[in-house]
Amino acid sequence: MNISHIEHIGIAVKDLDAAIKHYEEVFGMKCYAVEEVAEQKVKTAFFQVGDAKIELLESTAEDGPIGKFIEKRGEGIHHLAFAVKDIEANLAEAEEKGTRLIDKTPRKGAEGLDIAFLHPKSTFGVLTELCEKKD
Ligand SMILES: C[C@@H](C(=O)O)C(=O)SCCNC(=O)CCNC(=O)[C@H](O)C(C)(C)COP(=O)(O)OP(=O)(O)OC[C@H]1O[C@@H](n2cnc3c(N)ncnc32)[C@H](O)[C@@H]1OP(=O)(O)O
Ligand SMILES: [Co+2]
Repeated sequence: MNISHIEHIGIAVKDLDAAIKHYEEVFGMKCYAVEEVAEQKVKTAFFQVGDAKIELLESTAEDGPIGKFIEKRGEGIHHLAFAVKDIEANLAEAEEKGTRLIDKTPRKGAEGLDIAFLHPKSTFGVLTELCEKKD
């Protein structure tokens, strides 16, 4: 695979406004974007931290991935996202090497990135997202 850096860490929260307030007023970070990604049933808020970002995620539906996660496990770190070059080739290589894919082909995520998830049961309990910024 061809991973360049951590693109973001996704954190599931119940109340996006309260979480943004904490990141801004306590952590001193600036929320530079809030975006709804309807396909994932989430509303996101982004903070830049060096090369990486924090992605806060609030569910927009009880049956969405974040809604289900919070119900079962509570708030907390939900996924780790790596930036890659040629996401399709990375997915093919991961699958060929025995990794279970959630998405066989990329979908559109926040900030216009192409994204795809690997199943946490085949990545040591960490839901892993691959992201690529295509021009
Ligand atoms: C906006 C976008 C972006 O960045 O641009 C995003 O990030 S969207 C971020 C939100 N979207 C996504 O997460 C999409 C991909 N996620 C999914 O497809 C799903 O959430 C799955 C990860 C497949 C889990 O869904 P499922 O309905 O199977 O739930 P489940 O509760 O039965 O989970 C099956 C097993 O996986 C575990 N499991 C579930 N979610 C997990 C997570 N986030 N991290 C680690 N383990 C997790 C459960 O504890 C359970 O293990 P046990 O059986 O041992 O109890
Ligand atoms: Co994400």
